[in-house]
Amino acid sequence: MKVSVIGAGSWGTALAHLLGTAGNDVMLWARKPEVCEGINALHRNPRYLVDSSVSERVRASNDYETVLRGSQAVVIVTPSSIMRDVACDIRPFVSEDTPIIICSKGVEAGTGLLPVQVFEQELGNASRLAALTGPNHAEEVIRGIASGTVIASSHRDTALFFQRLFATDTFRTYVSDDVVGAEICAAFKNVIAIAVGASYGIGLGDNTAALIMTRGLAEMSRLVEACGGTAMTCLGLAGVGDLIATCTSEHSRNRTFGYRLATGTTLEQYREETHMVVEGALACKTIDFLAKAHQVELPITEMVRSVLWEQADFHEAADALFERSLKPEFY
Ligand SMILES: NC(=O)C1=CN([C@@H]2O[C@H](COP(=O)(O)OP(=O)(O)OC[C@H]3O[C@@H](n4cnc5c(N)ncnc54)[C@H](O)[C@@H]3O)[C@@H](O)[C@H]2O)C=CC1
Ligand SMILES: O=C(CO)COP(=O)(O)O
Repeated sequence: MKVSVIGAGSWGTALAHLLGTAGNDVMLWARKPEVCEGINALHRNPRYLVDSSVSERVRASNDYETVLRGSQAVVIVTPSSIMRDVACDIRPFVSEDTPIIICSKGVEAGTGLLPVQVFEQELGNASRLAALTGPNHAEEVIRGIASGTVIASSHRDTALFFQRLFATDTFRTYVSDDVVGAEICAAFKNVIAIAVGASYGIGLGDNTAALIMTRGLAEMSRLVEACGGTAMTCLGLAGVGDLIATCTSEHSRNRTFGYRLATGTTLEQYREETHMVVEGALACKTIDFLAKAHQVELPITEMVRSVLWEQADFHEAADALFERSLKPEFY
């Protein structure tokens, strides 16, 4: 099958490799010419996952028409902040019924829309749209380390199509019809990972990390339900699975960024150093927006937002969480 992968950061590169090793002809869209050259000439991405070789079935180009012409499936793996631009850019080259799966994790600024909702607005035909999310660090997937993921679509045939497309003997795919739940979990866990990383950064312990992860999961499920998703999704790979991976893994940029933030590094400095997207930094604002629209209280998310975007003091913000009124665990 000819598959187009849009975005050649870590995750796009790993997914292109996965699809190539499964026997597909993969066209990878990369923004930078040196990335195209590296993939085509040396089967390596010179900017991301530089130590891993990429399947020879992956070819790269910076031209959307070349990448998308004759494509039987489109995989979107760009940062969530440019979701709408990407949808508009690919629109002229994608037919009305080509299946599209979105693997980016975030919520659109200003609208509170989830990635699949943005694509539906720009490209129509929601039945061919899906989201892929789970505990999947690119560094491990490209090395064939056993991993699992969720493919969510409102249309069962679309979910099953992508389930088969991505499944390999080391990458296990599950389907779900809860697109809203899966995409909120995906964006949310990055915010909680920043909080966990920051708590380690100011010298707190594993008890604290477990507290933040568990209460973060409670926040996540409140928002999922308020937005029309299913709370059970939060207990699956998209929710607790990805939360564990992101809050505990050495590969996690959100967790690492949280640690570095608490120890004096700014977001700009971290981005400049790594060239990597830290989705949780934006998501703490966009999720807060969504929560206010649905009148859902998210104290940890609010704390991350105020520290990151309003220069609140992290110690004071953390203390404020302990000063909240005492209440039952589930309410
Ligand atoms: N890295 C991972 O292990 C995973 C990442 N994701 C998600 O996948 C999405 C992409 O993340 P990564 O591949 O990790 O990114 P990355 O941080 O490795 O690289 C960023 C990518 O975005 C591109 N980019 C940045 N600004 C751009 C712009 N204005 N226009 C076009 N391209 C632009 C860069 O050229 C680069 O290809 C994110 O939403 C992330 O949350 C999801 C699962 C795993
Ligand atoms: O979403 C991801 C892994 O599932 C990537 O985000 P982190 O690098 O913060 O873990």
